[in-house]
Amino acid sequence: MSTPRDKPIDPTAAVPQFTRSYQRLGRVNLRVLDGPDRGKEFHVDLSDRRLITAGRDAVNDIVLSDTHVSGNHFQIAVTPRGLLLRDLDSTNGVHVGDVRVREAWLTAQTVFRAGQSTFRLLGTDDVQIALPPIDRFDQLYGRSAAMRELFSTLERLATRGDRLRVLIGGETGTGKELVARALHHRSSRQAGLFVVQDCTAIPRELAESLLFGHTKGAFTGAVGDRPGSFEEADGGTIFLDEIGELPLDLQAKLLRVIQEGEVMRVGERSPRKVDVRVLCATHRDLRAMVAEGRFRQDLFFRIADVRVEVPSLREREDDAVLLADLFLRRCAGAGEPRVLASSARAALQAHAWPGNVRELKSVVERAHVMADGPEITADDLSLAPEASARRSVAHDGLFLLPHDRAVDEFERLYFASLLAQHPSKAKAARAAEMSGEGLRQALKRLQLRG
Ligand SMILES: Nc1ncnc2c1ncn2[C@@H]1O[C@H](COP(=O)(O)OP(=O)(O)OP(=O)(O)O)[C@@H](O)[C@H]1O
Repeated sequence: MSTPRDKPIDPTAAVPQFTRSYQRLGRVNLRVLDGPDRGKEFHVDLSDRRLITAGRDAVNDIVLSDTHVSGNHFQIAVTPRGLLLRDLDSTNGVHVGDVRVREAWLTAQTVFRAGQSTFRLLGTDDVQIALPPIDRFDQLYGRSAAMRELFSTLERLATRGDRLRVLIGGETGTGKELVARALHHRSSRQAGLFVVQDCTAIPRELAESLLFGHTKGAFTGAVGDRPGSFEEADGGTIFLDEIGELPLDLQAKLLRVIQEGEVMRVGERSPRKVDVRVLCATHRDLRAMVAEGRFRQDLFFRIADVRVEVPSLREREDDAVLLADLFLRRCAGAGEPRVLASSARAALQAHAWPGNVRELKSVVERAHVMADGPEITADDLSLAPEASARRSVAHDGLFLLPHDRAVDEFERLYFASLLAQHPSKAKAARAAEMSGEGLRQALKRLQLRG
């Protein structure tokens, strides 16, 4: 929740002054040297993606007509070390020279083949991005270039019509829901409701009624008429979290609702008009899901008028320290907040944060409770000890244990880390590609508390 203490960012925090602009990779340019698309050039803009995909399917950034190319054939990942070409389990593979490769670093000289087409990277263009001198947008805080670029995109989106459907991507815990809330609060729909529907948490049999409502007697247990999330959000915004988890039959129904602007309650014959803005989030690569037939292409285009990528905490320079200060002030309420010792700041910056801001928040909240004095040290954060304990079990002990105990020990570490990274068991199960029941059984067997 927002408090008046949220407003100013701690001026003593070791954060850089606002820079006005920064330079980053802006475009990747690729030419088709041979094959049915010979001579074509692709200039892929990187403002909302770090992964470029190529294949026959229309959802790709690079759409090819070669019939020997798979629907989703290869990707080029933009990494701090360079551009990494990766085969996406295509039928005919990716070749550099005569060698079939799973991955290869691209240079301007690399010629590679997919299907009957050959490609060369022509090079990349840098862009200079103007950054607004702000360190928050609605409830999102950050001073890093990546976050300020996001704020300026959100500012533009907020003023570009309140029907624009935005697909929000990013790792777990990066703040995708906060982005959606910010878009709602800054839109002309702010007086309407912001309704969150987590698609991982919908029980299959109730899904349709939860989203679209039901009438009395429509099924056993339907004791009265009930509106669904879409009707609740009438005049406001619905946020469909983890949209990639929606089963195909519901995807078809959702598409109809978006296209027609009307919902049909389960058990009812006539549709009701609804005026809802749809914002969606996912941590999955929906385009790959489209190519695999697990996500409808027409729905993908409907929900993604614009795509926005929330950067991981690793990509946000000193934001971990800034956010830790913010969370400590929130923990203190009206009292004097604890301060971070320099050892704690260094530990926060060195940590990889696989669970992103959510993990940071829980680390800070735990340290606030555990710390004795007014200062929080690296020890209070218990980041390094946990990591080294993990390493030492894995390296020194795990391989020496009898097989069954080693597997048990590994599972224990695996599930503990999984639960720490995800807000709910449903999400943790999805990330582990297990059923909810499978996860519950595993936790019970390992005597772990979920
Ligand atoms: N930039 C930020 N400033 C302040 N708080 C943040 C920021 N980003 C995330 N948070 C906080 O971190 C937590 C996780 O954020 P949120 O739920 O929006 O992430 P998410 O990407 O939607 O997660 P998931 O992928 O698991 O659904 C929330 O408590 C949120 O308030």
